[in-house]
Amino acid sequence: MLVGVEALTKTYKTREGSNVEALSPVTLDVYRGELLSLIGPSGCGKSTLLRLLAGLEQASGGVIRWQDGAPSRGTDIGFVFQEPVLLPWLSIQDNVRFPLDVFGVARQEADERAAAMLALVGLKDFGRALPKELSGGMRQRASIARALVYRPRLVLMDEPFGALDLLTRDRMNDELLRIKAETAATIVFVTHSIDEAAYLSDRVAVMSPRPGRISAVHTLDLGKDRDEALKDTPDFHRWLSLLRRELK
Ligand SMILES: Nc1ncnc2c1ncn2[C@@H]1O[C@H](COP(=O)(O)OP(=O)(O)OP(=O)(O)O)[C@@H](O)[C@H]1O
Repeated sequence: MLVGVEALTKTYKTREGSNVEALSPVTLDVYRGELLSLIGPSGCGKSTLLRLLAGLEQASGGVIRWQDGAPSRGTDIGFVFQEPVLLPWLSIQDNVRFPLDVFGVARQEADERAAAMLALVGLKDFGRALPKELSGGMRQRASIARALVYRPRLVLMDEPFGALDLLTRDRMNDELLRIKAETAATIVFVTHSIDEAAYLSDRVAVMSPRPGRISAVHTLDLGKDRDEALKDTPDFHRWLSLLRRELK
């Protein structure tokens, strides 16, 4: 296990002063090297759970236990959002290097690590480009490279491919599987797409409507080596139907 969430709750105070219960007790373990997807209806607290794991938000109750001690928010957790967050005036290479600069990694090592990450995400030849010169999918690859450059203990992805067209999204899913295999990263992945969850995940946690709870956690027996052909198999379709039923 990498991190365990125990009876975590979150109640937001709105600006009018009323309470919104976003998470009712959530208990969930994240295992090393897995890709765990969170699926559930809109507003059930998926992003909230990610933000609590990232330390960007304080829980109202419950605990988060890290196996190897509390993480540093800056270096131990990588976050990829739906919209790529890149600094428009910096080159792609400098964007990826940015977290290393902030935390004082020596220039040459930072450059080498950024270049290696760009190669990993298939952007080797685009280090000198500006973000606006890249397509949406390429910008999202750059965001993934930046999230991974610190070799974080945990990578949190909040609908990272939700804004991409379907074809690009399929490609990015395959890229993510490859990157995961090469880096052994542990990833918690929020998606609205059941297909995406089934294709990418080692396990899928299904959340109920707000206030969110985990209603089921499934281990997907679809093997490690996944490619497009998997999507035509009866096993894959069995998982799609099961997950779809559970979301109703
Ligand atoms: N900062 C905030 N202040 C008040 N309420 C909030 C805040 N952030 C989230 N909420 C509320 O908490 C609930 C859960 O929100 P959250 O964004 O975690 O859901 P989600 O499952 O990620 O939704 P979606 O799938 O639509 O992105 C929602 O009802 C939302 O309105």
